[in-house]
Amino acid sequence: MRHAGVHEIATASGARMSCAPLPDSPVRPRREAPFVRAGIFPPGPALRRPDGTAARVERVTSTRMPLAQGLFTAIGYRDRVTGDEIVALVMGLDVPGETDGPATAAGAGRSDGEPVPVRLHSECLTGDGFGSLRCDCGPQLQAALAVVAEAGRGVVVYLRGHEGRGIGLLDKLRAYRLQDAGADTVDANLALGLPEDAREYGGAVAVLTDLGVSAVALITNNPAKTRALTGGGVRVVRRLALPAAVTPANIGYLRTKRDRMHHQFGPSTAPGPDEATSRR
Ligand SMILES: Nc1nc2c(ncn2[C@@H]2O[C@H](COP(=O)(O)OP(=O)(O)OP(=O)(O)O)[C@@H](O)[C@H]2O)c(=O)[nH]1
Ligand SMILES: [Zn+2]
Repeated sequence: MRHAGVHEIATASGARMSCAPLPDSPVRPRREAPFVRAGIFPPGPALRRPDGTAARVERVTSTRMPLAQGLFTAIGYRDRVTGDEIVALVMGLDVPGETDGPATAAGAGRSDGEPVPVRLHSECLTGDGFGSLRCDCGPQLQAALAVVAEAGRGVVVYLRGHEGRGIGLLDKLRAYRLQDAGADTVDANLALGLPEDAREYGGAVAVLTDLGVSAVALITNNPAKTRALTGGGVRVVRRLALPAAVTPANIGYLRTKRDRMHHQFGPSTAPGPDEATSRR
């Protein structure tokens, strides 16, 4: 029997379940990122000025960032379109305009023709900050920093506007509540009237362009990120797989990422033909 305010969700297994939303969480209409809604900036490649520099992000400041993995430079950006903050954690690159920081210290001037190890890391306060075991974001962030430190050069681009796959922190908590009642991570977003993945990578492409990075070894299991960079004009020479940090709390989440979001948990690869295009 259906009750007012109770809606049904089809789970990945095909079973149907009912979830009663909290009073403050009515099912809202599907939402798009504000800049897409306003028609200001379509998802996709970064805008470039006529002189070829990235126009979408503004480099605001930079500072030393000593981390457990090594000494990085944190370069802070503002995405002029979304207003989002983005931080590039850089090691060992010859970054235009950064002459005296550790960004250039380890491998400055090195031009061995090798692609730069790069991770685009979507903000996850619960995983990265609280150490939540519901997802694998925290271990992935630490592992990516270790890959860069081991290589002596690379970039982790930390994307603050991406929390909850772009739906924001509070809606992610709402989605978790639905998952507590049995929904998987995709159906929970959809049940809230939100996209399963609202992320857009134009700001990240603009940051890489600003850093002078045009060919990367991309640290990810998510083929959508490869497609986004390729579509934005950044060459993904290979993908570096991240080991899955499996816990009893996140095994269902990881299965859903593999089965419904097509994440690749296998070994590192060259991008496949379907990733060489910008379709999403
Ligand atoms: N809406 C929602 N977002 C989640 C959930 N679990 C993690 N996230 C967010 O998902 C984002 C990370 O996405 P993932 O799918 O784990 O990984 P990815 O970044 O796409 O791919 P990798 O590069 O392989 O790590 C972060 O912004 C998290 O906050 C969830 O259950 N619901
Ligand atoms: Zn997470």
